[in-house]
Amino acid sequence: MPRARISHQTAMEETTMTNPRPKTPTLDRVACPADLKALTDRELATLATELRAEVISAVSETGGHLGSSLGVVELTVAIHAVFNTPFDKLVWDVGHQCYPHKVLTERRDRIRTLRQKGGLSGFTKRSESIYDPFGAAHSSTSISAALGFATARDLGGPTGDAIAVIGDGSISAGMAYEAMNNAGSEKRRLFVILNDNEMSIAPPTGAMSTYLSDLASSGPLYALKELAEGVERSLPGPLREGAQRARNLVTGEHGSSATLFEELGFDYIGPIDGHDIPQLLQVLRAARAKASGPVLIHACTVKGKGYSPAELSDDCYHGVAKFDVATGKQQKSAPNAPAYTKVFGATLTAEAERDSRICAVTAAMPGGTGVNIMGKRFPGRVFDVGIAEQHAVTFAAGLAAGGMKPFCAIYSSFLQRGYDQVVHDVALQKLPVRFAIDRAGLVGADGPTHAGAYDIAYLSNLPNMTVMAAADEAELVHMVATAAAYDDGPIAFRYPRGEGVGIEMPERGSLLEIGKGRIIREGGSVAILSLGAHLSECLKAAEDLEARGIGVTIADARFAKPLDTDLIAQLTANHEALITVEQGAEGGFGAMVLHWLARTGRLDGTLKIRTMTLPDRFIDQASPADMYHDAGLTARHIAGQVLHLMGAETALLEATTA
Ligand SMILES: Cc1ncc(C[n+]2csc(CCOP(=O)(O)OP(=O)(O)O)c2C)c(N)n1
Ligand SMILES: CC(=O)[C@@H](O)[C@H](O)COP(=O)(O)O
Ligand SMILES: [Mg+2]
Repeated sequence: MPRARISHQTAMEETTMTNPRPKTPTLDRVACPADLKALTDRELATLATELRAEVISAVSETGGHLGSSLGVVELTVAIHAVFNTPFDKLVWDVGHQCYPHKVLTERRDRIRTLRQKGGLSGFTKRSESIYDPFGAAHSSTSISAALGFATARDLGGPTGDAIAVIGDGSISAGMAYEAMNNAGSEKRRLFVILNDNEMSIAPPTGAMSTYLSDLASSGPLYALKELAEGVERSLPGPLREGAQRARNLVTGEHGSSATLFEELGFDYIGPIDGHDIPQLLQVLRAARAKASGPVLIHACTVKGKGYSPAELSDDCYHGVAKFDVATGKQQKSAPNAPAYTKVFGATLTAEAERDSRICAVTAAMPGGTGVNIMGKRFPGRVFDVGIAEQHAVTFAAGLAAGGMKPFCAIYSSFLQRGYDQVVHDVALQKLPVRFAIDRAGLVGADGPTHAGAYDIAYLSNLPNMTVMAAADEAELVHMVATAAAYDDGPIAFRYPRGEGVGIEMPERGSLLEIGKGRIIREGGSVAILSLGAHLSECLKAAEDLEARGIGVTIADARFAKPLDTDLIAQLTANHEALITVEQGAEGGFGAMVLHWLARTGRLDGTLKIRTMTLPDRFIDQASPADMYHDAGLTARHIAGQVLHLMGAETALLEATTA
């Protein structure tokens, strides 16, 4: 839990917990940000209180990223009140904190559809609103994008000021520094608001986090140069004195040096209280009036602000299920089977008991990836490097080169950011880094930004790489054991978000033979070759077909690379048709199989073959089941494909896939 820098819950805030939908007269007067210009500063403060209640109420019905959104309520009101959006471009980093922004930007009527099928995205999205000038969901892109807008403006583009709002967790990533480095030398007018709540998803790690904490506790207000003097003059007496004292400190009168941000070429203003509307308005107005180059405003906030169950919980309600507003109790259904993440975490810990060379690396997701389980037992061998996937991969490569057995545990979609490192630092040097790829396939409410769609393709095409996909949670146990034992180069294993299938679990993982799959059931003239967790859908399809008198052979490939070419040869020799199925995009496992068949002359026109993959388009958020239906990748679609290949009547096909 973060240190509480700012006063906690007030009585007024307390009422929002027991009265989820209070009368909101001020909020009712705001259809779009332009309406904020008609409100007094006092009314803006009232608006913030109402907005907070509205967000709590909405998220209690939808679930979502509540803590981050509650932390930026006042910032959202103040930014929209001072700047001129959508002409000015407001870029939220990650975008998971944008719910108050959505309420104020013409989406209040749909706010209770957040993250639902057909509803509002849980992130900023250009296609959703003119007030979302830049989409996000992966972190640390906001300063680069905002600098792009500022530069476009200076080159005559139809755009005003650019404002990036970035969290203390997200500013740990390399991209943010690349952007500040560039912005500092470009010297263009640009606003970066650092929303420092001393929390990432987990407590933040790293030297930068410590630096920000020190900065935050260095004085009531710490401001610089002509810009800061302008701000300072507009502040009330006590704050002005604080600012003066702080400025004397940093300008050297008392021997202190400039902040890192100033060294990078920014004017630094802060720390300010990110929940104090009058202070925020004064600082933003002064900055807007005076800035000529890049400015960083350091706002201290509390994650989960104003809702005590959030403020008091360990994760500050980073991501919540639907919940009861009065108690904060979340509606979480009892699991039917162990979650893949927990199975990975527990198996890795067991392997680490046996082998002291095993270590784990996470990029700010210890709980999400399950390495926190090992962290409790072996804290010295688990490394949270912050939101820094590129570094995580190369750090793991260094660990491997140094004789350790690193498991680099990263969600499929976030590993995209470390791709060059996977190629250049790991695969090319044949270093035995074990990639534990969670959230493979479609993930549900987070939508297309978090879909683990591409890893099979982007890993299988790399020389030296071995790629496995777990069909169920027991297979995952075997794959962790196999990866732990494998030392002949990099190896990856992927598994989906959520619960396993409820299969009996082995006491201990067995070593899988590299590049060998398995036959699950045999029969008929069609073979389905499944890679990964869609095996259960393939089995459902087979049962459906069997009920219609059609037998199907089902095989689990286990490996996308190396391919089990004996198995594929056997399936093609003994069946009229072959269908591959995977929870991944085109260009993955199916393409690998096709390449091999073509290379070995097996695509001679006699074999009927289809590859079932995610389609070549992004799938909007819904439940995973609905997303797979949208993707044409359910048991019914698989059965339909079999019937199609067997020349079934169109009517039967339609009935099957409807
Ligand atoms: C590249 C990338 N890695 C990991 C994540 C997962 N993630 C989402 S939010 C978050 C923490 C962000 O912390 P901060 O920026 O401080 O925002 P806060 O939630 O505290 O408001 C993380 C690690 C991500 N979205 N993108
Ligand atoms: C915003 C973000 O990137 C994370 O908070 C993500 O939503 C976590 O997803 P899981 O719930 O799958 O861990
Ligand atoms: Mg934070």
